[in-house]
Amino acid sequence: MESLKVDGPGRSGLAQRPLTQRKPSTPMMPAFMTSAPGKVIVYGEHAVVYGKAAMAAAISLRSYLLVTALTKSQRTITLRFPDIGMEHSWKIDHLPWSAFSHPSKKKYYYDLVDKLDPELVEVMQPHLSVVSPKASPADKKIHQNAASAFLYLLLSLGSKSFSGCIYTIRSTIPIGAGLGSSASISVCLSSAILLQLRTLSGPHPDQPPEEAELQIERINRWAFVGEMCIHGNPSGVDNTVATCGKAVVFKRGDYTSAPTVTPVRNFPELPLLLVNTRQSRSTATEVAKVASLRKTHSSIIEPILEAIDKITESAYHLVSSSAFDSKKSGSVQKLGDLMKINHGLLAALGVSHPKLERIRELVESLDLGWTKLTGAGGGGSAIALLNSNATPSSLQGLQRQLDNEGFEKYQTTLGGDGVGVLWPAVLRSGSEDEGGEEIDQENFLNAKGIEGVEMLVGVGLGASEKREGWKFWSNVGPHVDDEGRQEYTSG
Ligand SMILES: Nc1ncnc2c1ncn2[C@@H]1O[C@H](COP(=O)(O)OP(=O)(O)O)[C@@H](O)[C@H]1O
Ligand SMILES: C[C@@](O)(CCOP(=O)(O)O)CC(=O)O
Repeated sequence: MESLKVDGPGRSGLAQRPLTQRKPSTPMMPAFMTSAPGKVIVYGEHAVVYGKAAMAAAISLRSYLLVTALTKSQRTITLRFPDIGMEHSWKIDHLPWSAFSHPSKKKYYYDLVDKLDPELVEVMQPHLSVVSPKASPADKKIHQNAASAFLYLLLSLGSKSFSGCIYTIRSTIPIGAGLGSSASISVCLSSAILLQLRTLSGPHPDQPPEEAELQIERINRWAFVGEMCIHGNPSGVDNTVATCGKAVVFKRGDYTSAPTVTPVRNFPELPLLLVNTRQSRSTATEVAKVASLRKTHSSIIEPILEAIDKITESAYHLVSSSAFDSKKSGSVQKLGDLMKINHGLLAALGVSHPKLERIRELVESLDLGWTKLTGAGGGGSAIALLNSNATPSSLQGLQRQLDNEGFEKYQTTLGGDGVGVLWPAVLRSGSEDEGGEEIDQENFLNAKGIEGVEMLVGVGLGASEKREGWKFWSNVGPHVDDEGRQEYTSG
């Protein structure tokens, strides 16, 4: 087992099977996991729609995917997605491989796919319509969206000889709250399938940064394909943050060309309170509201969008400067001020909501930090950057108020790791050599709530001492260009 420490199947691969498993009827590879974070937009939502910059950061709420190989004779692929109450199996030999592998359609792991092929989407339909046939129409849509992301990736990247597997996802990210849950699962799925096909090497400590960048880009490109299956027309910011981690500045000049994505790898890990209003909202409606206001009051709205652009730019320069120190209240104060101003401008654009204002009022009246809506607004979630008054006891007071008023609070850290791999799905704690703690289907499915999942898988709050084993491409090292900036252009 020693060489399994050499990170990922690209290096250790099938040859690393324990001796006891070398029988034809046993799984072809050890169980392994991938994980990716959710995101918050810290600055610049809505303005980003008009070509301005937005800064989005990874949060410590994450999705986790456990891939369990079946024996050679078990020719099925099973999705177990308990968070959305879905389970489905396909027979591998019945899937429409030939349509996807036709020379006019075939895509390879290194290809850039920037739109879904309508004919291939059509070919998948009979295999999606059998997913959760008895569920309500709303649930069926949720289930089939998630299944379509998986299936499009599998059929595009895999082949008929793909091994039987079970894909189990558990996520600590609330779904549909604007926190990038769909991008996070798309990144987990894309990285897992690319790993299974041995098209990724690493992450490993001696990996050259350029190689790690390339791997990250591949994962991100295919995660974007998964996002397109779930969302139709995503901007790409969510999957980029979920892949790269930390924070990114994202800008899309026009929709016909690739966005510019600048990783902010020195983004500080900041304590953040995330509050879900539980007020449902539609991103499309909020975006349309701003569009209409911009049309009617162009000379007023344009400067607001410009000002938001300046906020993102200032925040980027602030965290990139050598003087920035997240332990110093002055530095955090500046970031907080920018959040507060950004919220005010978003409210001026008409995308706040009484519930978002109530959360801001509560945090400000207790003097615990700076609050801003995140994402589309009109409901969804608010974020509060905490100041030094935010002690456990003062936060308890806030928690009571939020509970009483029906809000859902998550404590998270901004700027965490991007996509990660645990290969095999065994956590080693500290220096002991006795094989560590294996994560299997049963204990993964039975882990209770966010705490249970985080304690079991060893990434996230309260489990930092158990992270041994998880590896992250984004930690391999930043690629810095001639001007000292860390540049990255996504597909
Ligand atoms: N934990 C999960 N398990 C399975 N599917 C998920 C999970 N999280 C998200 N999804 C998929 O992503 C969709 C959520 O996307 P969306 O409504 O845009 O919310 P968000 O803003 O959180 O990304 C769900 O309908 C489902 O198809
Ligand atoms: C309002 C917007 O800037 C962000 C929407 O974020 P979300 O859907 O709430 O995660 C729209 C977009 O960038 O496509």
